[in-house]
Amino acid sequence: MSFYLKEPQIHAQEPERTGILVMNLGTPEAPTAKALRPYLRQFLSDRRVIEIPRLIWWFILNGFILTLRPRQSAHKYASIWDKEGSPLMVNSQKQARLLTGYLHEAIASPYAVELGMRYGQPSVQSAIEKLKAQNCNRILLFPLYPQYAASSSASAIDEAMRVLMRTRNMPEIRTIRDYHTHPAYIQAVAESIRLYWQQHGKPEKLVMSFHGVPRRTYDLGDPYYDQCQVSGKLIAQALELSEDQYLIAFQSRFGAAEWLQPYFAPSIEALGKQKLGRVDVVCPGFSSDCLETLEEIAMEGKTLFLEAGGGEYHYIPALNDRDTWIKAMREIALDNLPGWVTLR
Ligand SMILES: C=CC1=C(C)c2cc3[nH]c(cc4nc(cc5[nH]c(cc1n2)c(C)c5CCC(=O)O)C(CCC(=O)O)=C4C)c(C)c3C=C
Ligand SMILES: [Fe+2]
Ligand SMILES: [Fe+2]
Repeated sequence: MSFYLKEPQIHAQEPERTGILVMNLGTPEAPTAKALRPYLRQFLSDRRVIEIPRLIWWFILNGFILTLRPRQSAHKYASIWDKEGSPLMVNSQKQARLLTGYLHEAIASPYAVELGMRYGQPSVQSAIEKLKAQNCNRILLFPLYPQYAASSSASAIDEAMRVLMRTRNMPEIRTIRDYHTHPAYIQAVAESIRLYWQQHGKPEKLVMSFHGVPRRTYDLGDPYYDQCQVSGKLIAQALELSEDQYLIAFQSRFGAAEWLQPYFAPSIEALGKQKLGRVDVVCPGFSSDCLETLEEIAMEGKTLFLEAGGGEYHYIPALNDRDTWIKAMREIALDNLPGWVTLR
């Protein structure tokens, strides 16, 4: 096998294009243990995700995790799987397709948008190959994580770089690190909450739940925690909420080590025990609904709150294919495209 990936044959008349590679985490092919195993193997073999020494982790991963977790997680995935497939995949595909159309209103020069998933399919490699086949000699890497974390954003960028390392005719590259304070992102989240409240009334408390990461990564310099706090405050300000009207929490703890606190589950239980009449939960760190929002927050969170004695529990959906969010994606992309595209 050659070290280099095969270069596409480009027709001489093909115009040079700017490529936008939209990236997300990825999801299993099916809600089954069989499909979960390779997905989890790839995910949990990523050094950006698991920082335990390789040899020790190999035994834990192969001895315990890949024998037990695929079945447990498959059961959870089955509870959120859509007719069209995994919500994360369905939403990410819609976002990439809509962004292609929305960019057309702003960009006059040739461009192309592709979706690449960090784990599973469509892979980042296949997306870069599709962009190169469309004669993209410049590519903007756009991970759909508003807040930067080494385990999400940097890992996605790594994967693209690994592909480019094996590319003979390498395109120019730009990367989006984060957009946690971008006004269009903050406004898109705030608007989705505001519109939800116009239709369903307001809660006593709004919980903003972000995906967690190990606490140690914060101590070692990962800016993720601080970025989540800043985004949360900006969203609260946009909604004119006072400090006692909202709470920032971290979900999806994995393993025995300490993760970022406060943890979502005990926080929501505590609100239930306080007999709160209504709590609404939103997940501003997820640009698309997925297992973590639809199962852990919308389902498990509701059970915890109600069983603890709470009143109503509402989950406010992620941005998904909302018009304001796709426009925000366009703004974020355009902020990073000067000199590469001609505007209309
Ligand atoms: C902000 C985005 C995310 C960060 C940061 C992140 C870190 C992180 N995740 C795990 C372990 C798992 N996460 C799983 C699912 C999952 N994670 C994210 C996003 C971030 N993860 C999303 C969007 C999803 C849902 C995917 C879907 O298909 O819907 C899973 C798989 C499911 C399960 O078995 O629980 C694991 C495992 C770690 C260890 C980590 C940081 C160190
Ligand atoms: Fe995760
Ligand atoms: Fe989870």
